Amino acid sequence: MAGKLIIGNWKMNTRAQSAQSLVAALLADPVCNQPWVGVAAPAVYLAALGAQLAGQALQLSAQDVSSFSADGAFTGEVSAAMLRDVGCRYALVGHSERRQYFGEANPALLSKMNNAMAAGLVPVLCVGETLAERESGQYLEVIFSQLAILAEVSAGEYVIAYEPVWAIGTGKVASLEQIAEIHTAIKTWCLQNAKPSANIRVLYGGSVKAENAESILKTENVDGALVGGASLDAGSFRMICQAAGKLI
Ligand SMILES: O=C[C@H](O)COP(=O)(O)O
Repeated sequence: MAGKLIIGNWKMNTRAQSAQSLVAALLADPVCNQPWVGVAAPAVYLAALGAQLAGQALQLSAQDVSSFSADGAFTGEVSAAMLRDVGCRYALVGHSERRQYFGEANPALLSKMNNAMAAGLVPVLCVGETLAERESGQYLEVIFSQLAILAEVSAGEYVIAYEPVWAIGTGKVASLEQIAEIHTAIKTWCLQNAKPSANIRVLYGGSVKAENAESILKTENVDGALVGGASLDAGSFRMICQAAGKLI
């Protein structure tokens, strides 16, 4: 797919009614109701939103997927097959908040990637360094170690999201030079080491807003954006999609 991919990650926000209202606003807007736009909603609302999105261009994403694939005694887990069943196209994997608060690491993340692809989902593997890792100069090693599972995944389509942890929800955006450096390094690493993806796309995430979206999306090797806070407001998200739409 040429052009950009924009996914709004709602994180642990919304209620049933506000989630459906937000999706209704996006569906009513041809700028947002596009096959290259998605929303990653809380798991509990995915089934209702999947029904609301049936037959529409706008895509649905999960924020996580189980590392277990078979049905069975895995209390609290949501499998890739279940996510596909309710209409998800994407699933975030290894978001920094999952790594930080739930201790997610490469072995489980590899299973999540494989389970997602086996079920027909496109996983979005999130990578990125902390401020301490950036300041120590070790950021590329950190990112490459997070990408390492891509050498082992089953072949299939996946997306990568580069999200410097220090830029998430902080209002601090990586400079365009920093973004270009990392995105180029990720693509080069993938070409040399990763299992081929149908179409390797690298999204940027971290305080993407209406005001900075166009310049970020125009940056070398940036194939889209993973948008947190700004995706909770239909007007702000619209402007980000509009910036992306101009670049298709
Ligand atoms: O998944 C999205 C990222 O964590 C970015 O969040 P943010 O746009 O609120 O900084």
